[in-house]
Parts: sequence; structure tokens; C-alpha cells
Amino acid sequence: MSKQRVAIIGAGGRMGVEAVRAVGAADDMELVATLGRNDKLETLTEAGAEVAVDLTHPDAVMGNLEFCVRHGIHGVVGTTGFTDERLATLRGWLAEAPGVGVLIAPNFSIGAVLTMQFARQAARFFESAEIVELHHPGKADAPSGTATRTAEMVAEARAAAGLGPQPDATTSALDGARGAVVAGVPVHSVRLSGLVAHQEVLFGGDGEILTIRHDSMNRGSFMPGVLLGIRRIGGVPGLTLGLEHLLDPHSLDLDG
Ligand SMILES: NC(=O)c1ccc[n+]([C@@H]2O[C@H](COP(=O)([O-])OP(=O)(O)OC[C@H]3O[C@@H](n4cnc5c(N)ncnc54)[C@H](O)[C@@H]3O)[C@@H](O)[C@H]2O)c1
Ligand SMILES: O=C(O)C1=N[C@H](C(=O)O)CCC1
Repeated sequence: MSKQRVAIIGAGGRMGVEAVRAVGAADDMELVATLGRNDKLETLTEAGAEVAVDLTHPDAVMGNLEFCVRHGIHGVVGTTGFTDERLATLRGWLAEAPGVGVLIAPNFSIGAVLTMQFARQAARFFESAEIVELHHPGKADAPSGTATRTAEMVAEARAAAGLGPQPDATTSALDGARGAVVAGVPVHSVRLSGLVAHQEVLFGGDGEILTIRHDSMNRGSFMPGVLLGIRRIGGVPGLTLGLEHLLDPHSLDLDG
């Protein structure tokens, strides 16, 4: 079987370095291009890339994706910053490029994906829900893409269950004291040396608290998800939002 021809955009960054290592070690993939900030996107077509992995910056990712989609290159995207407006723009490009698939993965780690699923499952049973995301101080954005997506999923589950706004009598003296409110869910962002990527989803009801916590201790934790995305995205045209949609429900094997 021929190897998949993979390019990594943002190859010199914290995630990019790990992804170069992971793709380089995968028997079924060939790393055909590594791009940094000053490299031309034409490198992707010249190298014959079939899948491009984007691990850059919210300011750069849309331009990269437009190029990829218009040139028939599938995208596996870990970069954050995907608003509804950006997703609509991306869907528009994909509509003009039948057969091209793009995965937007707010988080590639299996534990974080499960955290989001469990949070969605729990949301309808509790009147209160808040999120604390904790990351390294080099992180470009806040709130994290994972926390934003988790808040949206919690909000969707609350709305479907007919839950109203959360109880909260607090009047804040300082802006930000109650976090950033995403889809009605307060999200608190911690940036601390020593951290990698962590999240707590807190649920509260009458006399009980449920805390769902996930910790990525290193960036290797994201790599099985990156490789899975590369292997699967060519068979799923259009936009896929979340790695969970590419997981085989009957297999424990992340490699397949
Ligand atoms: N989905 C996930 O599981 C996951 C996990 C970790 C990080 N991330 C996200 O991935 C992104 C990168 O994170 P990081 O910690 O590796 O950041 P980083 O700053 O360490 O690396 C980003 C790299 O991209 C490069 N870059 C910037 N603009 C570019 C462009 N136009 N073309 C090519 N390269 C460009 C930078 O020079 C840098 O080397 C962030 O948005 C982060 O939130 C996602
Ligand atoms: O380190 C980062 O930056 C991370 N970004 C993603 C996010 O914003 O959710 C995933 C976790 C790590």
C-alpha cells in the first residue's frame, strides 16, 4: 500500500516538533514537507502533499486552509480560533471542493475528547456548570479551543433538556472576575509555568458536585489523535468538527 504524503505547517513549534517526530515514525506515512512562518504555501503542492497538518496560530490558519482546500489537500487542524463565522467560511470553501476533507480538532488527546463527551452527558442533570482550563504561559489564546467547544457542548445539552440560565446572584466589581461566558457557561483561564494542557468541568446540583478533570502531561498525548486524523480524513469529505467523529465506536485501537 502506498504511504500517505503528509505535510506539517508550523513544524518548528511546540506541537509541530512532536508531529514531525510522530509522522516520521509512522510506517504508513511519508513526511514530504515541513513549513514554518516564512515558507511559501506552494511548497505543499510542489511536494505533492495529500494531507496537511496545521499547528500554527489563529491568525494564520484560515489562509493556510483556503490554500489547501482550493488545491485538493485534506486538512488536519489542531490550531485554535474557530468561531462560527470561520467555520461557515470553511464550509463554503469545502462546498466548492468535493472530495476534500478537513478535520478541526479542538483537542487531539483521547482523554480530552472523552472529557467533552462526559461533560455533554452530565450537563442536563446539574443546574450549575463552569469550566476551568489551565495551560502553559506560552499559549497564544484564551479561552482554550477545548474549553470553548466544551462550553458549547454543555450549553447544547442544557438547552435540549430545557434548562434555563444558571443561578448566579453575584455582581462582579471587576471585569473578568466571573470568567469569560461562553454560550452561558463561565470559563476561567489559568496560565502557569509547569502546566501543559489541563481542564476541569465542574457541575453542581443540590448537595452534590461532579468534577471531570483531564491532564495532558506532555504533547505526546496529542499524537495518536493527530495520526488518526491523518489516516481517516481522506475518507470523510467536508468538515468534521471534533476527533470523536473519526473514532471507531467498536475498537479500542487508535492506530487503525
Ligand atoms: N488540538 C490540539 O490538540 C492542540 C494541542 C496543542 C496545541 N494546539 C494549538 O495548536 C496551535 C499551535 O500550538 P503550539 O503550542 O505548537 O504553538 P507554537 O507557538 O509553539 O507553534 C506555532 C508555530 O507555527 C509557526 N507559524 C505561525 N504562523 C505560521 C504560518 N503562517 N505558516 C507556518 N508556520 C507558522 C510559528 O512560527 C511556530 O513555530 C495553537 O493554536 C494551539 O492552541 C492544539
Ligand atoms: O497548548 C495549547 O495551546 C493547547 N491548545 C488547544 C486548546 O486551546 O484547547 C488544546 C490543548 C493545548
